[in-house]
Amino acid sequence: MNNENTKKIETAIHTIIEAIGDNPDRPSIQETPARVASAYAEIFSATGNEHFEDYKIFDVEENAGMVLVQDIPFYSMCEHHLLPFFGTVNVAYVPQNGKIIGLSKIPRLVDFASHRPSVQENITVLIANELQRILNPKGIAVSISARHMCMEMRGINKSGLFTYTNKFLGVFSSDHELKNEFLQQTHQR
Ligand SMILES: Nc1nc2c(ncn2[C@@H]2O[C@H](COP(=O)(O)OP(=O)(O)OP(=O)(O)O)[C@@H](O)[C@H]2O)c(=O)[nH]1
Ligand SMILES: [Zn+2]
Repeated sequence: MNNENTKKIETAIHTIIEAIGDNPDRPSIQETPARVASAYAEIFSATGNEHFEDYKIFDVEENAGMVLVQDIPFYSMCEHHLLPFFGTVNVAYVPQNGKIIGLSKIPRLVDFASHRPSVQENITVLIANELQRILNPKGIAVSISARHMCMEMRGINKSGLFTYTNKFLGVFSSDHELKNEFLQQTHQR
């Protein structure tokens, strides 16, 4: 984040602290605007980035089966309230022509999709679409389970609700056995 945008966030947070009735000059929160700007630089680091670029493609056996990375933690901010939603993501694909990406790139892809103001459905689809663009695999399955602070600490105030979203492409849509294998492995049946 450039200096100009850091300054904008600091000024905005200073104003918010005043508007909620606190004193921004109180010693223990004097640095809070700067802390929030630095936190936002991390939390929103992928905002505006259309495509995931941080990967290399490798070759494996042509008939390699499903690759599943399970329970990847993610944190995002809902675009409606700028409150956190967080949970876990499962990402699976079946390689085509032996083309794969490094395993660490899958959690990186999850961060790319979630480090922006968003909604759970869009993160789910963005992960699937970017993997499709990068690898053109035989199939992709993405599922997310998440808790939304905007439903828990305000509004309807219902704690401990989990929201589940899925996206299936290619063989995961057409092959029910494979889809069930994914759902069973990720405890979603
Ligand atoms: N589909 C979907 N909705 C979300 C997500 N995160 C937050 N929301 C919802 O976005 C909606 C925004 O609705 P509004 O009526 O404009 O906002 P609001 O008046 O603050 O709504 P309440 O939360 O019901 O008080 C709420 O129903 C939220 O629960 C998400 O990831 N996916
Ligand atoms: Zn919300």
